[in-house]
Amino acid sequence: MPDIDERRPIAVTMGDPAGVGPEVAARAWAARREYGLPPFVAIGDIAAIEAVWDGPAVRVGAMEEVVRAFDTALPVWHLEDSGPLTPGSPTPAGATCALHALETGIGLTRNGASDALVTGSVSKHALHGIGYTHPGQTEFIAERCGVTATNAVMMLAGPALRVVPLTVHIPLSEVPERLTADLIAAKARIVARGLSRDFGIAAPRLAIAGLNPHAGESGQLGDEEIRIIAPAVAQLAGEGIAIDGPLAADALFAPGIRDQYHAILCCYHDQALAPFKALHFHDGVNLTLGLPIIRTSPDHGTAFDIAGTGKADPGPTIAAIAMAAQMATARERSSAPAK
Ligand SMILES: NC(=O)C1=CN([C@@H]2O[C@H](COP(=O)(O)OP(=O)(O)OC[C@H]3O[C@@H](n4cnc5c(N)ncnc54)[C@H](O)[C@@H]3O)[C@@H](O)[C@H]2O)C=CC1
Ligand SMILES: NCC(=O)COP(=O)(O)O
Repeated sequence: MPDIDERRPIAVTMGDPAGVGPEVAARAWAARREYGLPPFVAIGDIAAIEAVWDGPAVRVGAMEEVVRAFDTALPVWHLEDSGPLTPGSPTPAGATCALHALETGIGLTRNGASDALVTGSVSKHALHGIGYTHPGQTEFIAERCGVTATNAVMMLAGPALRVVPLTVHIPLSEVPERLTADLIAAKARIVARGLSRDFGIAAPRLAIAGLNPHAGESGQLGDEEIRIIAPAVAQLAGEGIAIDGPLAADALFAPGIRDQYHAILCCYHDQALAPFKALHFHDGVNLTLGLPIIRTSPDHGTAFDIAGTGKADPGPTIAAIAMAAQMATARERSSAPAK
């Protein structure tokens, strides 16, 4: 097993240059020793860092330079000028730079120059304004990796809870029709495998929340639990995957219940992310299972309202970099031939 010095640096995209991405990347570097972070490189416009941070930053063009520079300065893989920059005010040039950073980070990680990809927060609205058609970064990364959007599974992970939204960036009104037994089974298999491969959990235990209040109250408050979720659970149990449910979502996140599971599958975005952020707003990580590469991200958005004010907490970015490194080690261990 290579030690940390032999590892390849982690590729950290800055996200939208007008958001908090540049400053939380810089402040994660400043905290590198305190948190034992491995070498990483910030990808984007170096001017976006210089606009909000007065620490040392150095341009690099190769991963060997990242390793050499990391101890004394934040290595920056500088891309194009993202135009006149006002923190908090996104522009099309900034969105273009964020997309270029994402492409660059994916490329560096896919070709093995980097051990893992950590993506900074982008404005989906600003990206859509320049013609981006994917719902989020997850689907874009999946496409670049040759994985279908269904097979790229979003997980939010923190010390006390892991959740998986089975449907993600869609209107709530579309959830019942998009939630199928096949979708649940496909994603649950990827989650079980991901927990083993990337988190070193030998026998993962999953739970799935019901869609309706009281998990449908035996069909009186909705029948998706009976028609869709229970058959998927039976199928998965038959395959040897340990999964309980559908369970009433209101109690599932309580201490003593949530702790029984390595991950909780949720029917829609806010069913998963609202309890998660209540617990892990300052150390939550968004990651993608089912990819050939490791990808994590701080679990917050661009926070334009506080960009450039120094208020942004780098905790989620620090956690995302640390988790990416741990996942790289676990994946390597799981793929090493048995001795
Ligand atoms: N991973 C990603 O790329 C994500 C991107 N987004 C995008 O971000 C944009 C803004 O979304 P919002 O819903 O407003 O969520 P947001 O996370 O940007 O902001 C919500 C609230 O949390 C605060 N906040 C966020 N990050 C913080 C940090 N590190 N430290 C302290 N406070 C922080 C903000 O100031 C704001 O009050 C949208 O375009 C959305 O699509 C949202 C979530 C994730
Ligand atoms: N709410 C989570 C989120 O928006 C992250 O999406 P993605 O850009 O990582 O796909």
